[in-house]
Amino acid sequence: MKIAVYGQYYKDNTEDIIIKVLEVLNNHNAEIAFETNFYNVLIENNFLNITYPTFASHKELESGFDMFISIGGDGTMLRAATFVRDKNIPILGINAGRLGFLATVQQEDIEKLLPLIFTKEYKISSRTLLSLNYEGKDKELEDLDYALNEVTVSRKDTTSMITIETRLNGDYLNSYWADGLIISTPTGSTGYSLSCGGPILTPDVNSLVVTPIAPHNLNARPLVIPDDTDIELIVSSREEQHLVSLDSRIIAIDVETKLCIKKTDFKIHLVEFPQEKFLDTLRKKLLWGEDKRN
Ligand SMILES: NC(=O)c1ccc[n+]([C@@H]2O[C@H](COP(=O)([O-])OP(=O)(O)OC[C@H]3O[C@@H](n4cnc5c(N)ncnc54)[C@H](O)[C@@H]3O)[C@@H](O)[C@H]2O)c1
Ligand SMILES: Nc1ncnc2c1ncn2[C@@H]1O[C@H](COP(=O)(O)OP(=O)(O)OP(=O)(O)O)[C@@H](O)[C@H]1O
Repeated sequence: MKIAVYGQYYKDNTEDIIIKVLEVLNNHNAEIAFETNFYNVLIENNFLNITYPTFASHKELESGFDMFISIGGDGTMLRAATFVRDKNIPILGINAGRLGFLATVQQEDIEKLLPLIFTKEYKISSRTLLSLNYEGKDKELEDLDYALNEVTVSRKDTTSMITIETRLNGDYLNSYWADGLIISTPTGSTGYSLSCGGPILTPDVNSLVVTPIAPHNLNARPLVIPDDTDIELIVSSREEQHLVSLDSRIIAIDVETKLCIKKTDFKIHLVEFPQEKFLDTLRKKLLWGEDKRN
């Protein structure tokens, strides 16, 4: 089995995690390659005593890998998706962070769960992605291309609100007067959108959520739409530019630019172990059932 290993940070507990991961992978004679920056930090910390092949970008990650292991929090998983893109390589998230909605394997479970990838005792949870297009889009922005959680427009360099003219499949929906607007996938529905009052969608639902950020029109509400909808946004503002983000990545764009958002024709495949299903994660992270009154 060919396995890619990725992490963004080197912290106190990284060594412990890597030891456990490498032990399982080596016991199963896996072929291992590391993401270049992560590899360099491991080398600097005298952690690896043999050399491994590396990959520096999505272009260098061949589709021949059987699994992509992400070591970190949900932010690292979002970044992992930008390496994998349309290559159909399943992503397994080991949670070194706090929340762990996407990175679901806890450190203490590595030895128990990781061997299951070699016996194929896991399920794949396929996740919808969003793409953003607009006239004049720079080739350099390729890395921003796909969002696993959400595409967000928001105000820049001003406290005054922006107006977001929104069309669905060409039909006018609304002009939101707000701090911003979130177009969320089911995966992203437990992220920023949830904090702005959006509903939670289970990952397999074929829908998107349009969630305004602090709208001044109090009757503007989150809206669930089919995920094959072509969404068009045009922002107007007192400033010349506004922000657009795809997951953790952000850029400034001129106001009045027509932004086209739609789902991609490929999905990201997350590894899901029977012990760590979405509903279990949801219950645990949102502390459902912890209220002793019920
Ligand atoms: N007010 C908010 O809730 C808010 C604001 C900005 C961004 N975000 C979220 O943060 C994401 C970027 O993550 P980051 O690590 O770069 O930023 P970050 O370091 O600010 O972390 C954001 C938090 O969101 C959580 N998160 C990310 N994706 C999630 C998901 N699908 N379900 C549940 N929780 C999730 C992370 O675990 C983390 O605790 C964005 O895609 C957005 O969903 C949330
Ligand atoms: N490779 C790693 N080794 C050890 N700790 C890590 C590693 N990657 C991330 N962490 C820990 O997890 C924290 C969060 O990581 P990351 O930015 O990936 O996630 P996040 O989006 O903040 O999500 P979460 O809320 O789930 O932690 C880091 O600040 C760090 O403490």
